Formats: sequence, C-alpha cells, structure tokens
Amino acid sequence: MLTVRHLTKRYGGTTAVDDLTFEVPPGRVTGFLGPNGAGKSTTMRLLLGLDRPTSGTALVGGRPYAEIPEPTRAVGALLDASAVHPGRSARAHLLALARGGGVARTRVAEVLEEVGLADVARKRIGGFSLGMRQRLGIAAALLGEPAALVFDEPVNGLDMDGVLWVRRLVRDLAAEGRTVFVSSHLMSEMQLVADHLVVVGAGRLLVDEPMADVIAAWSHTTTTVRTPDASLLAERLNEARSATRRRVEVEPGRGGELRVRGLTPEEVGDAAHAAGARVHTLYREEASLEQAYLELTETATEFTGGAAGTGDAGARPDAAAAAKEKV
Ligand SMILES: Nc1ncnc2c1ncn2[C@@H]1O[C@H](COP(=O)(O)OP(=O)(O)OP(=O)(O)O)[C@@H](O)[C@H]1O
Repeated sequence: MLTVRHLTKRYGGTTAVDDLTFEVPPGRVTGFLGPNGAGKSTTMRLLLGLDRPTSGTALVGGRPYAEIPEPTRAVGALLDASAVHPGRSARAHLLALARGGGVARTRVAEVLEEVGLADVARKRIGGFSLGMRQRLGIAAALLGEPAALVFDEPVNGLDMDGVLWVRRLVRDLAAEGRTVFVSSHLMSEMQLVADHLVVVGAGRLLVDEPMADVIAAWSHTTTTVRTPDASLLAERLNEARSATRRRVEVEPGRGGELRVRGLTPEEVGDAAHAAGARVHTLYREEASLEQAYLELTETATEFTGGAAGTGDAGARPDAAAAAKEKV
C-alpha cells in the first residue's frame, strides 16, 4: 500500500505538488495521470524518499521510505531510465544493485530473462536504445521481488512489442497481489492498463475513481440533428426527456442544429417523425475520454495559474464543465 496524505512540495516559487491525498492499495493497477509538469514524478520521488516533502507524508507500507527495514523488498521503481552508468554492462549494473540491496545474485539472470535482455546482458548500457534502457530499469525495479512497484511513464520509448509487454507485466504484477502505481500523460494508455485512476493537474488531485466510473462519466454520445423545424423538434424532445429515466440534454448547436445528449440517432429520428419535423442531417458523435481529460487538466491549470496547460484553447467547454462537476 502506498499512502499520500496532504502532500505538498514547493521548489522556490513553484508548487509541484499541492496538498495531495490518495491511496494506492495492492492487487490492482492504479494509474497516475496528468499532463507534463502536473507533479507526477515529484510525487513518486517523494514516495521513494528521493526528495523531502515541504509538508504532508508519503508512505510505503505505512512508513516513510527512510524507515523501511528492507526497502528493496518493499518497493521497486522505474523513474529515470537514463540515470545509469553507460560504461557498465546490464548484468554488472544489476549485480551492483543486487549487492547494494541485499538481493541474491541469482535474481539478476532471472530478471534479465524476464525483461527480455538476457541476450544483451554483457553489452554496455551506453549502446542501449531508450526501449532497452526502459526494460533494464524495469529489471532493476523487479530485482527484490517488491510488494509495491512505482513506474514513471514505463512505455516511453518502447516499440509496440515493448508497450504490449509492459501492459501485460503491469497487469500480472497486480494480479499477483502487488501494489502497482503507473504514471502516464496519456489517457489512452491508462484506459488500457489501469483499474483505478488518480488524475492530477498543476499539483492538485482532480480525480480518484475506478477507471470504469471515469469511462462511464466522461464518455458520452451526442446526436446532432439539423432541421428547419428546430423548435417543433425541441418541444418533442423535451417530452421524450420527461418520458425517459436517462439524462437527456438538448441544446442548440451551430446553424439551426440541435445537439442531443442521452438519446440515440434512432430515437431522435423517431421523435422528429412523430413531431412532423423535417430532418436534413442526423449523426452521432462520440466524445473521447482523452478530450475530456485534456479539458479537465487545462481548466485546473487555468484556475491555479500553473504552467502545465496543454491542448487546444478552443476545446469544447461542455465536456470541461461536465468534468468539473465530477470534481
Ligand atoms: N528539482 C526541481 N527544482 C525545481 N522545480 C522542479 C523540480 N522538480 C520538479 N519541478 C517542477 O515541479 C513541477 C512538477 O514537475 P514533475 O516533474 O513532478 O511533473 P510531472 O507530472 O512528472 O511531469 P513530466 O511528465 O513532465 O515529468 C514542474 O513545474 C517542474 O518544473
């Protein structure tokens, strides 16, 4: 279990982490999502005792990292895959880590095999691709067979095989009952691996919910209909709204269009027929989870004046408003 309570970290005038509170329990993959600069790496570094909090606590198995008796067995981490000695071989690097962490030498061959680097074990790390370095970083994290794993952007630089391998590994580690905490700046990646999602923007907690709930709340279908009889149809749709238990929203779009959320194109078409409204265009739009996430983090950044904003300033405000309601 990883526990973050009222965690704050300031660097001079920059608040990298701002009063964060959440837990990462064992047996599931917890995704840590946020745009660049949102404070993900800083939170992970604080959990791993690589930096001191300005205030609040970051605990691994209920203790601050510095007080863990056997840290290698408690938590393994992949943070910055490039922070390795380029002149050493992969094997020598892992042997040094095993020696330092009190781990049996035999684990080195095992983890090299597990991450697919057995064939290049004696090659210098300096000649490794970014993907190979990521695999080596993951091998180092797995050395002590730790109860918790912290992976900062583990799929960065990996080819498709590597990405699929990391996704499977992360899920397997959680299935073994380990605590798995994985960061990414991509919602699409989180959607594929995470059971639970923690979203941060400008250092603040925005969402802490099961992935399934996030998907249900953020994805929605809008049916757009263009008709010269908009008021007739709108009236009929309002009747349909009171007849259904689903949440239906009708709002005017561009050029006499109506945008209907909560009803399918078939239902809108039937309502138009019943109302005697002429339909010139009728289509369905799926709101993407990625878009809702971008708008959420963008809004968080605007309100806090942080520097983590990304994306398109013309983004649709309706999804951002819906996302804000969720917060
Ligand atoms: N050692 C440091 N000194 C000064 N500022 C820092 C330091 N480390 C992080 N920051 C700042 O804190 C903020 C959060 O950075 P952090 O790296 O934690 O974000 P992140 O979500 O991990 O983003 P990325 O994916 O880009 O690493 C940023 O504004 C960053 O510039």
